[in-house]
Amino acid sequence: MVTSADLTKPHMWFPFARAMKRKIIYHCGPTNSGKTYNALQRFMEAKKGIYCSPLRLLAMEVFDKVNALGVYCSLLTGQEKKQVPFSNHVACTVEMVSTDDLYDVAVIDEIQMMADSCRGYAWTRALLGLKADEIHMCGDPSVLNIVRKICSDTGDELHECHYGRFKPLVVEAKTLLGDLKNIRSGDCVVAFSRREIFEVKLAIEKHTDHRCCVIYGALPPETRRQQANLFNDQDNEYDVLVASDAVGMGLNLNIRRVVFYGLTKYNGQKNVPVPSSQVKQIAGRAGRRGSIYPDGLTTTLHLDDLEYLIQCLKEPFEEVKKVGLFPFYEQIELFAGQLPNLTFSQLLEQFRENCRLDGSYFFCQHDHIKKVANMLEKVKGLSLEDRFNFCFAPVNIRDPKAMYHLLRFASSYSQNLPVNIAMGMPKGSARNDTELLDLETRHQVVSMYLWLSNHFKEETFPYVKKAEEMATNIAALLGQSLIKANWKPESRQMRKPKPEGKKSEEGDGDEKPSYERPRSIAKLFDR
Ligand SMILES: Nc1ncnc2c1ncn2[C@@H]1O[C@H](COP(=O)(O)OP(=O)(O)OP(=O)(O)O)[C@@H](O)[C@H]1O
Ligand SMILES: [Mg+2]
Repeated sequence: MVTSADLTKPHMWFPFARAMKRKIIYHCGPTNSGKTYNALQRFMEAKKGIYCSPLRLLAMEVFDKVNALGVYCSLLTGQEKKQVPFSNHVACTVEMVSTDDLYDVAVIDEIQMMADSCRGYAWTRALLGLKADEIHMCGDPSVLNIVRKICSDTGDELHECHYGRFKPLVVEAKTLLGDLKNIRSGDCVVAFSRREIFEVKLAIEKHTDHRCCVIYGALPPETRRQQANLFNDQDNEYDVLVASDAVGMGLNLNIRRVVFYGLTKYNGQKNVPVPSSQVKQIAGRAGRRGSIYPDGLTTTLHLDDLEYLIQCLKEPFEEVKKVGLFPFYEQIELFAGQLPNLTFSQLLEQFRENCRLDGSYFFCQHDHIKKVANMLEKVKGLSLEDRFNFCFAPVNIRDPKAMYHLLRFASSYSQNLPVNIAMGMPKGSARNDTELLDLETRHQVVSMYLWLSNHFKEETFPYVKKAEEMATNIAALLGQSLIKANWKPESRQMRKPKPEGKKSEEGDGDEKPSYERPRSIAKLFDR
């Protein structure tokens, strides 16, 4: 009889933080209301501070901004480690938060991500475990009640600062009437698949004088920033942005109007309406205090989507009842002791089925981890801990090439051989979508190599310098390719024949397979 795995009372997993009287300040409000700005003021004033970001890109933005303001700040993400001498501040991604170091001030941005089905555990761990006298959390009101409950469990003192948008977000009722020719300078068209992003870019550049920048999940942070800067810069003809929901967080963009190309997306089984919280987050990127468009507008391409947009923006934030948890390695190890003959993937499944949780928590999804764990079963000689850690490597599990390289890295590592990159530098920028997809994969592979070198014995990954160089060069090639991109998009699986009738599993790189809208792009111009 397997004793259950106990994940109850997670606040007791951090006795040191429990011994502190922490002051928690919740900067609560909609997008573009000054939450992060105010929290960063306290971060910069502190003797020792940590800023926890939802995205590498945002960590890089804060790293640049804070250093430019004369506060020495280091950068720590899964892939990047930039140690600034004499720095007492660090900007990091939330998964990299240290719950050992002591801080005066900590900032946890986008705290509502505690409810995220896959990554929520990282925010929960940061809130429960950070050893900081003062913790500033920024986010929307959806997790306010559960944060109140958690703070009463931890005994911390909670202060709430409520914010309103600097300028109200206005819905434009006339929409684009289904015609992309009505696009205007400063517009950001939001589509939920990589294929549509390139189709929209192609169509706009073919039928109007506007040039488009693009931002989507599979692009490296440096390339997203390059595209964002190109769009923000008023002295060039790139005055329209076409983006996925990757634009929803972090980037400071001069967007006048957010135009939703559609408001449904494929959730792995079927087309579903985009959740209202996500619609709000994305629409809220329009208009930004301090930008050239302080007034935010939003609308839809098609009239029949407008009603849903208005409904989403009106809807109050849905109260989150549970936040994510995921076991530490030690908890898995303890559980493994009772089930010595299971594979790691079976162990995870057993753990999830047998674990006990308090009512305020849920067990985060781990399809990604399971898929990698299954693939690594064929690699003998990996310890349980190494297997556990390899499963968190940032790999697009639907990209066979990327998965092959991860398998190769793990095999070399398991034989104590120096892990090499074994992938050449591409010759130049992409001339078609196949080559663009290849650049995306190559960047992901070197990015994974860097991540592994930061999480495993560094001497086993001796080509970090080369990987850093390749990552920079490939990101630059991607930027050049996007400026030229005037080709029809492929889907990732086009590189291997798709079984007849199967939906292409194409995503925007963050793996949301594409969906077929009732109208094809061509029809938009059948005038
Ligand atoms: N007091 C202020 N003085 C000057 N600029 C400010 C001030 N507060 C906010 N801003 C600017 O307004 C913009 C929006 O602020 P901020 O990024 O803090 O909003 P937010 O609520 O965190 O938005 P989001 O939810 O989108 O992250 C930023 O460009 C920020 O620099
Ligand atoms: Mg913010």
